[in-house]
Amino acid sequence: MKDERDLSELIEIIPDAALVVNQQGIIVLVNQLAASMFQYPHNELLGSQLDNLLPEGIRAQHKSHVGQFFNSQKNRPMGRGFRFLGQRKNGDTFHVDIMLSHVTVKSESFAIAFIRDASQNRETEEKIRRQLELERQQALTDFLTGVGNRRAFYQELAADIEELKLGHHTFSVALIDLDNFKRLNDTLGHDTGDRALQAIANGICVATRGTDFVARIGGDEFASIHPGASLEDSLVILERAREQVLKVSAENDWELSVSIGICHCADADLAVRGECTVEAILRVADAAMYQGKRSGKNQITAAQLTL
Ligand SMILES: Nc1nc2c(ncn2[C@@H]2O[C@H](COP(=O)(O)OP(=O)(O)OP(=O)(O)O)[C@@H](O)[C@H]2O)c(=O)[nH]1
Repeated sequence: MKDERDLSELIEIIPDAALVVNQQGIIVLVNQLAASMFQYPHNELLGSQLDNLLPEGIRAQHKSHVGQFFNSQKNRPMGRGFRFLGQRKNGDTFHVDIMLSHVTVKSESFAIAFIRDASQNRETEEKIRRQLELERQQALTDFLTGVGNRRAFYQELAADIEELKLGHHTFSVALIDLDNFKRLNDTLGHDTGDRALQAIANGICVATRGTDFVARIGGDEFASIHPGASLEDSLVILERAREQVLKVSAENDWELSVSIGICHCADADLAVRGECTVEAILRVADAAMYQGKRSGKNQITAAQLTL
């Protein structure tokens, strides 16, 4: 590079918006693409402060970035350099990717910035992020009732076991199995059965606390986790759930009830020793639930996970 004129010719032929600033942050060269991107007349940008192209809130931070850049010998490649907001003449802001390189003209140091409008990238990234989040949610949701599915339940329970290991909180797990659901399906049809499952899922959610987790883990089997709850707390919550099911059933003449088996997990040592597992908890809750079925259904049976 012989002089400033060569540089000015070069930045006009490159396909990116580009500008050259001195160490005081004054724009000493700018190409037409940059002027168009920021919607300034070309001659208005020339000699003006670079700050004008940034929203006020990030100017101070940007000044320090520029200082750091001049103090280092490193260039910043596109996409791994700065990514922030640019500001057009009318005050509109937009996302930009910036690549920075050092240039020396007649022994004076300048920075040459190549700028790309990243709004489109941002929108695409945001769309992909939302889509992934939606798919993640769907993968953890029971499509019929909208509560968590079996996979979500296993994940939640594994996380609660970890919390118990750390001594953060105890919790209860309940298996909530519908009584006589087959009869309802057989007499009123599968669609009514589906509607009943939805109404019962909703009833269980109404009865539980915001911090509890509800899932459908089988055809007519629900499960709930009650973090931080004592066994007495869980009994109160699940009695509310049992009554909600009876209420919804009575309103619709479904003749349904639930048998609930609770496994209370309060022993951090068991968890640390690896004996408080998802499978062990479900075994205990399942045994308690079936004990209730055998004793006439429509009841809650509790057990502790012990050795
Ligand atoms: N409508 C509907 N029915 C389902 C679904 N999944 C499973 N089922 C039905 O749920 C019923 C479960 O039958 P059982 O396990 O014998 O349950 P139950 O009649 O409640 O028996 P007990 O638990 O002993 O009271 C079967 O009739 C299944 O076809 C579903 O998604 N929708």
